Amino acid sequence: MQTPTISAEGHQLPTAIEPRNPGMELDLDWVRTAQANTSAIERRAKTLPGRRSVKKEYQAAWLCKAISLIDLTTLSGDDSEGRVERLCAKAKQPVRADILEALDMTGLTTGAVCVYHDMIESAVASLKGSGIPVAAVSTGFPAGLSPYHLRIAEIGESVKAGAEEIDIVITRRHVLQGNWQALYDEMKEMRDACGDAHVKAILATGELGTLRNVARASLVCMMAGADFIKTSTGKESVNATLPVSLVMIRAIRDYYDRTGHRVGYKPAGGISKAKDALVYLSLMKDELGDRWLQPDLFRFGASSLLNDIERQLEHHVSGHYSAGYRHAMA
Ligand SMILES: O=C[C@H](O)COP(=O)(O)O
Repeated sequence: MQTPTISAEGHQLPTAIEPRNPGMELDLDWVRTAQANTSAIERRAKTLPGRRSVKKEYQAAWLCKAISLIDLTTLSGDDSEGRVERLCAKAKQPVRADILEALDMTGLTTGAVCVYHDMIESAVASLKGSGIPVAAVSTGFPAGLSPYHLRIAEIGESVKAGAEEIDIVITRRHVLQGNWQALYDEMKEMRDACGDAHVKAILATGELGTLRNVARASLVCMMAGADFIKTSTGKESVNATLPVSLVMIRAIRDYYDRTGHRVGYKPAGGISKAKDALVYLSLMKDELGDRWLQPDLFRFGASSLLNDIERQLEHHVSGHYSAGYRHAMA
């Protein structure tokens, strides 16, 4: 891969802010005819990790790019204000200052911080003035099985508390029963409840049974106005995978081709290695192009990925810092 476009200001300087996805009427014919050729997708997914290597002199730049795209997450039952404050400090300065200086990356931040509703106020206070948005998981995360009116009310409460992005969970049952109208109506109401906040639809793909269901659920959520589609809560037994990602990314491409609206993608759950992050970035570049490598259209949902990236950058700066890097960033 060549050098990514990234500024010293991380996510804050770049570029376009994608308009909200207005959605469209539910097109049942399109949904019902959506396909996912499982064996072809699995074959292609297997080749991805080995297919594209990032040249050594560009690796640090790509890893910094990955940092700027992380929704730095804590979603634990024992979350506390103190833990969230530490997480936010990490989001504001994701890597040791001397490493950022050596890489000319002072000012780099993560894309967002992602927390439970109860932790929004702490996160908003800790991030004040940083420009880093708070994303909240709402709607009875992770199962999404609390009373419907409470799930809708939770979105309103999260927005009121200061969340600029809301990660909702869909009702898996609607997908498993092929009740696309119910899924569409739910997604649309949740999107409306978000007001100006951007909405990410968590499909919980590990619980949807088939890749075809993943393709169909992706389309329905986009038709109902999801600004992002996200793989997983991180709590399913299978979370983000490359086959699922291929299906969702291609659904995003189809939706863009048909409507002209760009929807973002967020793989989440179990992405903890820097080299895996690079595979996801090259997949996005291959399938959707550079525009989808900006924080308004791509995020990693991850709690521990940053630790591994930081380790790789330390290694890079201490032993493998290459003049080619500065050249690449010029
Ligand atoms: O949305 C984010 C996920 O819950 C994070 O999952 P992880 O802890 O496996 O990185």
